[in-house]
Amino acid sequence: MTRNEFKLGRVQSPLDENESGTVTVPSLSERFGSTSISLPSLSMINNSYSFPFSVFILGTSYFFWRYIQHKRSAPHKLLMPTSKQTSWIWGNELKIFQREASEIYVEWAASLGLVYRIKAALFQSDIIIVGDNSAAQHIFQNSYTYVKAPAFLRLVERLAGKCLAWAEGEDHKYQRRLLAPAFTSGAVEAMTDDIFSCVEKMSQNLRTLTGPDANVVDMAPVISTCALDIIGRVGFGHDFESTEVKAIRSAWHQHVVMSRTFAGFMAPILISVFPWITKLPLPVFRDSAVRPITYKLAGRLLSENSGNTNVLHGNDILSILVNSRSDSKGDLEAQLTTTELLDNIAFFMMAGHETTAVAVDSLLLELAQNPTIQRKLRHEIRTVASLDYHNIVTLEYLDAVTKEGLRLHPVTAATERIALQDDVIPLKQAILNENGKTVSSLVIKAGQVFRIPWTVLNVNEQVWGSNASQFIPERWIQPGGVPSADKLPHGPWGGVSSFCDGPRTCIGYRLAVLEIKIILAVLMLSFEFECTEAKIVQYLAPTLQPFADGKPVSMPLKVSLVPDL
Ligand code: HEM
Repeated sequence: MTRNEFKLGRVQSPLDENESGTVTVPSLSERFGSTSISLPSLSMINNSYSFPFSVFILGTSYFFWRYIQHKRSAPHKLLMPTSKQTSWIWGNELKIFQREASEIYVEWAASLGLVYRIKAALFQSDIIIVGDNSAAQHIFQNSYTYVKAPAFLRLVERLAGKCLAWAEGEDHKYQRRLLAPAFTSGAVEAMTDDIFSCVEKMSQNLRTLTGPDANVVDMAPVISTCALDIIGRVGFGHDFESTEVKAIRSAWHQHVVMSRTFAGFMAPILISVFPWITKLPLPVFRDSAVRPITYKLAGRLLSENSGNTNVLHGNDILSILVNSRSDSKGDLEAQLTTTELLDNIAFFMMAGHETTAVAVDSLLLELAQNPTIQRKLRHEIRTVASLDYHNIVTLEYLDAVTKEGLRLHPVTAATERIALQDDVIPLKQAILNENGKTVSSLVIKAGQVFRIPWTVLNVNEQVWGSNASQFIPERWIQPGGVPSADKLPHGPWGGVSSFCDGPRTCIGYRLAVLEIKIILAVLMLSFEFECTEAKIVQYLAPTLQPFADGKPVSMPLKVSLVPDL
């Protein structure tokens, strides 16, 4: 199947756009061959019944039908959380939402095994939670058979539109091939000077906020602004103005706050069950507050640069996207549409900075909580005469700290996939099911939804040892500190699962790792970080965001200048 066939609508991503521009969601049976109900359109409902009555009838029939489905399907009789942890209507989803970061997945894995099932909200079929290395690898390596689940795709679409992270099949392959040159080792190495200059700017600003005596500084906006500067510079050749930074940060703040409300919890679930609900005039069902801001900025970047062949000669994201039009030699079907261009620019603007910023936040907190590790890291960085690309990538302890941070703090909690066909999934470790039988592989049906929580893969005690949940960078250096690569989660970097795996591996992982290392190195040279009294926890919103004493996107730390050598 060609990308053109995708674009012509013969096979599309699970959310299709029809000719009039409205979004229709094919039922699972249409897309995936499993049984599903088809919902009448809103206009049909209005013709036949009054609106509230038809919603009631539809809702009741739907719930009844799902209830019967649920009773029939119990994949493999896998173990599931106790009824105390399971709500009749919200399944186990509410518990997951209410708890910190991904800790509940880890707790359940400890009592139920590395593969278990949870009850989905609103009587949808059970979801299989996968924390087994071989099973996760199988799902990710076969990413065109295990596609992103519709509910998960809608989350991406509401935040960032129909970008690379949203595309499936040939469309995904095409966009991925197009953008890959912007993220090769060579391309990322060439970004080093720009990254250093943005980080130095942040360091200078931080000096004005502190002195030899510690001052409390909220590091979340400091790091986020720096990461935004970096993606602006290396991705789009653009220096974000302070008003643009303010607008993006404020929209993101709104998005995080909304994500933590009960309405924010319910909205994606309701949208996935009743796609037409987005037509209701309620703010909670609209696109994320981030989208209009980033889309407008993307439009400005695109119009300023389209046709500007003097500027757009590089391998940066914007050049590649804009040039893809002229490189297609006029073949309209082979080109990205304007919407795809804008969606990708907008998505890279957010994915290229928020993720890295959250990873650095978590690492700074770990270093503040572990002063000995912080001193050891500073000592290593001070041993090199100057910081450059070569030193940054060869510093052993810096590498170990970065790996350990990304192992324990994977930025997002989990990803979801749905099987397009029946399959047998291998397991690294056999598990016990409800009947006490040993299961050594999963025989699954098309339409089965899987959720893969990164943390379960990253803190499995059978792999990482009894201190798996502790921050111990030394494990990456000491002989035998981590098991051999074949026992670790499979992925592009260092045996941690946090960048996914297979054809949908994070395309920006090299940039992210380099950025994190440069930010840490520059900060460690000049500043010391200590904890404050504030209780800082991470909540899913929808990436794992720091909340300090309940305040969203906030990470106050005591910061002081360390004397020069
Ligand atoms: C520490 C920082 C980062 C982490 C932990 C991270 C993690 C991830 C993960 C887990 C995925 C897979 C999502 C899924 O399939 O559900 C992903 C995908 C992606 N990431 Fe990252 N990411 C980071 C930084 C970045 C950066 C800096 C960029 C770009 C400049 C980026 C761009 C992308 C894109 C475009 C995708 C979609 C790839 C595809 O579907 O082919 N990420 N990332």
